Amino acid sequence: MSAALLEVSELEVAFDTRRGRVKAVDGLSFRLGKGEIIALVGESGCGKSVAVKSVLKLLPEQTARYEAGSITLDGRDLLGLDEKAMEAVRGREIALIFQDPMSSLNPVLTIGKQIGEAIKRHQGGSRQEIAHRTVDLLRRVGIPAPETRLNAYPHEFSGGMRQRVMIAMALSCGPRVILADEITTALDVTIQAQIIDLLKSLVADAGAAVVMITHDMGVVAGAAERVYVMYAGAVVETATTEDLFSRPAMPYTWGLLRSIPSLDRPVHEPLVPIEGLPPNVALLDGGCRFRPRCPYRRDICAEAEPPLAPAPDGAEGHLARCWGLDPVRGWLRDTDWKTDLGDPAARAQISADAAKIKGGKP
Ligand SMILES: Nc1ncnc2c1ncn2[C@@H]1O[C@H](COP(=O)(O)OP(=O)(O)OP(=O)(O)O)[C@@H](O)[C@H]1O
Repeated sequence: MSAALLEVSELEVAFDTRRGRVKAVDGLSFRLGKGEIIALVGESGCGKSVAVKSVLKLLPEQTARYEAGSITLDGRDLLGLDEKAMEAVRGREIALIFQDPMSSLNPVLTIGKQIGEAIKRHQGGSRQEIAHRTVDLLRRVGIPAPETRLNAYPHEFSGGMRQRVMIAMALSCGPRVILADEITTALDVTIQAQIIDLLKSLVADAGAAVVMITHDMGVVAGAAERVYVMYAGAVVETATTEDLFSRPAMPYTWGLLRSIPSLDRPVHEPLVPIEGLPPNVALLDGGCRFRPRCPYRRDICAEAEPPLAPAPDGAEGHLARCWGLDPVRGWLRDTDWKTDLGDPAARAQISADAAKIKGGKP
């Protein structure tokens, strides 16, 4: 494993809300090596965005509290930095690319002006130098005819081209880490693949490292070397992308993989979404956090939270949080996850609970 560039360790973040304290990130750990691309994957509400904003300390000061853990960049503690020092980290050392370029770009300024401003802020230079670097950046991210497109406004670009502009802005200050939050979500599949390829080649050229945040296992497969599967604020499985896709260990990951549409899936075979409620940290009760939706659950799953422990395949760095995989008591170590969908009674119960809540009844 390469030396950690960015390391998040046992991070706990909570919000003060009118309904009390809500823990959004609950013991999250991941590490990013130099030149690496990793993915944090999970459904809506699992804490991906809060994790990313925590790294840049962009959470609302009044309500967000970092309760435990650490975030280090090259060994330097970020949580201990004051706002002035954090401003120097943002953009220059760690850049963030958002899901929705339209809301991050200024609609009344040309693309060239906006990228130029970013270069000026972080690196300075004469007007001519900045213009030259702007054109060069637009060319690197694959914008055709950059000398003229520089004078266009954001609405004159397609969604994919706007996302390229965002990547150019993120690269403008030569960051060591790029946090890419759902950057392909709004794009169609062909454009998604182009953006991922672009990011990969730029990362390789610039020697930067990337944390991709996504709910899409297809994006993970195309982009990341290592995956961290998140559920209700914590990592429930981590492995290299290859190990995770070929030997997923815990039932939540099985569900995520089963729900990927695939070209070679026979047409009569239905997609298998994960039934039940989306992850909700407010409902944690000390047992396994995935238990309310797990058709493989047993009594022990309610008693205590399983530790993040070596997965049955023994692959280096493959860890999973599931009592069913316990080397002594585990009942899932040999389950064929592709065909076995768990206990039918437990599945029926999960569907019934989900339907009740969707229908707004108690
Ligand atoms: N400012 C806030 N105040 C209170 N709760 C918050 C705040 N921001 C996030 N949360 C809660 O933290 C949890 C994690 O949210 P987060 O946005 O990180 O999820 P996510 O996995 O990124 O989902 P999505 O893909 O929908 O953005 C959710 O339960 C959310 O309601």
